[in-house]
Amino acid sequence: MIRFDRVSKSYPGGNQALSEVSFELEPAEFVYLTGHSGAGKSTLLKLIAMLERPTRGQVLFGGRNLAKVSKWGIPYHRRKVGLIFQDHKLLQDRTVFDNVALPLVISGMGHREIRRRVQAALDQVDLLHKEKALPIALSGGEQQRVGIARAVVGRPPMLVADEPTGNLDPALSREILGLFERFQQVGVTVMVASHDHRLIRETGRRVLTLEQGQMIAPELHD
Ligand SMILES: Nc1ncnc2c1ncn2[C@@H]1O[C@H](COP(=O)(O)OP(=O)(O)OP(=O)(O)O)[C@@H](O)[C@H]1O
Repeated sequence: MIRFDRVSKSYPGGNQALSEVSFELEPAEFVYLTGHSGAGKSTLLKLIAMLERPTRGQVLFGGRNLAKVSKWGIPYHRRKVGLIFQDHKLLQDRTVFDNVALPLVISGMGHREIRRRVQAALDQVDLLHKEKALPIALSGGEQQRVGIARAVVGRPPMLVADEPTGNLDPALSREILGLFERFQQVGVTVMVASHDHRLIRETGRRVLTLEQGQMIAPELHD
């Protein structure tokens, strides 16, 4: 599904965020990405979503070399990657329904299909009863679930989450991770960046670890 082949990323100003990173993810695999602050986790996720491009090396997505995707192709690529952030990035003056509908509205989908898909996505995160609420009226965990509904509403083959449980207590964090597992079970490839070693260890899933921009071999850490 995803292959990184000796990928490096330097930012203007000389910050080397990733150095020669290689790994592969199978379709419908669930993997955690961990590492210290500044290790390059967000940068790696941004390369998958084409929010940044590599300085060297190749990223393959579903067999396609992303270096060959032109500027105009980027919005089409982004529809294949559902993005979830720690701070939800919800529009505060729009209802839950409108927030989730936004990616479909942008893609030009018809009203009836939008309604059907948004309600299905809200149902998947158990928030159908809150579709008319404004984000401010929701708890932190509920707001994160709206962010997840918005990420999955276009039915992308991959979900990428950057510290999705960063602001949540352990019980709510487990609930959010449980949601990701449900999407994985229906064939979605999932990558979750997290600092939360305890929670990650509990899940027993595959873990990729970055240290100062380099991928550490699994046998070198616990
Ligand atoms: N837009 C940017 N311009 C310049 N340097 C950047 C930019 N984004 C990230 N960096 C640098 O690249 C390195 C990796 O940052 P990145 O955000 O990928 O790490 P991270 O592991 O996600 O950290 P955190 O856990 O704190 O979010 C850091 O040194 C950071 O300062």
